[in-house]
Amino acid sequence: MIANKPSRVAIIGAGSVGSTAAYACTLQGCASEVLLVDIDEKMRDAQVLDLQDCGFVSDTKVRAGSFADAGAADIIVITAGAKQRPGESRPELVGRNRAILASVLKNMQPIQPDAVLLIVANPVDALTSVAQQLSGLPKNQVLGSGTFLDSERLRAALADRLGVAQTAVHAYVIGEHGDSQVVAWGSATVGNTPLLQLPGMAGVNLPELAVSVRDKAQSIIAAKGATHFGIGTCVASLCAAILNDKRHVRPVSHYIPDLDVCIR
Ligand SMILES: NC(=O)C1=CN([C@@H]2O[C@H](COP(=O)(O)OP(=O)(O)OC[C@H]3O[C@@H](n4cnc5c(N)ncnc54)[C@H](O)[C@@H]3O)[C@@H](O)[C@H]2O)C=CC1
Ligand SMILES: CC(=O)C(=O)O
Repeated sequence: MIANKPSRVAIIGAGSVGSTAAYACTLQGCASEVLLVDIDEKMRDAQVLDLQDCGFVSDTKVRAGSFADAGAADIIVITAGAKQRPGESRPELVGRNRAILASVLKNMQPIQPDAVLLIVANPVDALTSVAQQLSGLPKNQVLGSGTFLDSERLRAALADRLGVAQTAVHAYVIGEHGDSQVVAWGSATVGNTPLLQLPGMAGVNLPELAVSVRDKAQSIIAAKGATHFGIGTCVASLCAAILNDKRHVRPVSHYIPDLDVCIR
């Protein structure tokens, strides 16, 4: 029997988002190993111990790692960084999180040449561009989580309104993971029926619905200080898709040559 090469996901930043992403990766069994890396080693080690208690339902092993270990992983997820305080916008984090990203990328060198770098820290589109400039990896190996989470929030809101499963709704939020995001209403369908032709959508205030999706993060942050379940699940889904070459189509942030920026 030939054993498959072990697959490794390294998650930099073991706070709310990083630990929830590790939890979701563990439950999905998306890799052989998940490494958690954080400058706060005491907290990182406690997260690892806590996550190891999930081992009875998963073959994915969670362990603490160094920046050098992370540089050798198949997928490196960057969640390290400041989060928004209530009322603060994502772009207001850029100075702090650019500096953290630059130091993380430097500490991980040399990053193995086939690695995929997945940026999650905010503002995610701007930081994806920074990571493309500083990581040394080809641009097509450096992605951001983009509007994946926003699109799932939209699909959930529509599914709830129409009384169908979220997976039956095909709808995307595009553009920035931020205040200028746009809902692609015209291409949205439920099954093969255009969304806007459904009787259940009659009278729905589309701009209001789009704003509620756009502002969902702020409502959650105002009440509990952070969002992490949705994005953790998006990260695990992306890692599983990449490692298993699932050919999923997801709205991630990537380099658009015509605009010379990373966006979805
Ligand atoms: N793209 C998206 O859809 C989403 C992005 N986010 C973003 O994710 C980021 C993390 O959010 P949370 O986990 O809630 O914050 P958190 O404060 O709970 O965790 C951040 C972690 O980063 C660590 N860290 C800071 N500097 C570091 C460094 N140089 N090296 C290694 N680790 C370092 C901290 O010690 C901390 O454990 C924020 O920027 C937040 O805005 C959050 C939700 C959704
Ligand atoms: C924090 C953030 O970016 C979100 O939940 O959308």
